[in-house]
Amino acid sequence: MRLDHVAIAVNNLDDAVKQYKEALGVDEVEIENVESEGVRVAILHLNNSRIELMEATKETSPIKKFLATKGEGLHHIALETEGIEKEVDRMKVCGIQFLGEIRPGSRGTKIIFMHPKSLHGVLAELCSHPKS
Ligand SMILES: C[C@@H](C(=O)O)C(=O)SCCNC(=O)CCNC(=O)[C@H](O)C(C)(C)COP(=O)(O)OP(=O)(O)OC[C@H]1O[C@@H](n2cnc3c(N)ncnc32)[C@H](O)[C@@H]1OP(=O)(O)O
Repeated sequence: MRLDHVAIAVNNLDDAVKQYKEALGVDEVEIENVESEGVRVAILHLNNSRIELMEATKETSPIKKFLATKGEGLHHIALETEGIEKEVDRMKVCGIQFLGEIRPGSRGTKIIFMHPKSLHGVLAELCSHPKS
């Protein structure tokens, strides 16, 4: 398992991308709409890692509720594994509570979330990248 990305909830994606690009000196940014999660995501590529900025695209988006209750800031960390199905089964035995099922995320990944109560107050995503 490795740390894949950290995700930050923002009110206005375009403003946040501009500020992050300038501040971090990042050139490469991909924008993607992940309809199923109700988010528009900007992926900033760093050496061996990524930052994802996310804005809500609909009222039912988890990001909408997060921004309304907590405001902008760190939303989740994402851990990458090659075999997501096996890892979910293993972690369930350790008592980790998963939220929903494995589903498509950004950039062709498979994703699933773990409840923050399972990881001492941190929302975490488990993800697998498509094999290239
Ligand atoms: C595109 C994709 C990708 O990377 O490829 C994405 O990122 S999609 C990113 C968007 N999708 C998701 O976030 C999907 C997974 N998220 C969810 O299912 C939900 O947002 C939950 C994490 C269950 C939270 O939902 P909700 O706030 O309605 O539940 P709740 O009111 O029962 O809250 C449960 C407790 O978790 C806390 N809580 C809520 N969101 C949190 C967060 N991001 N980090 C840490 N704690 C958090 C609440 O304050 C509350 O604590 P207290 O009980 O102490 O008050």
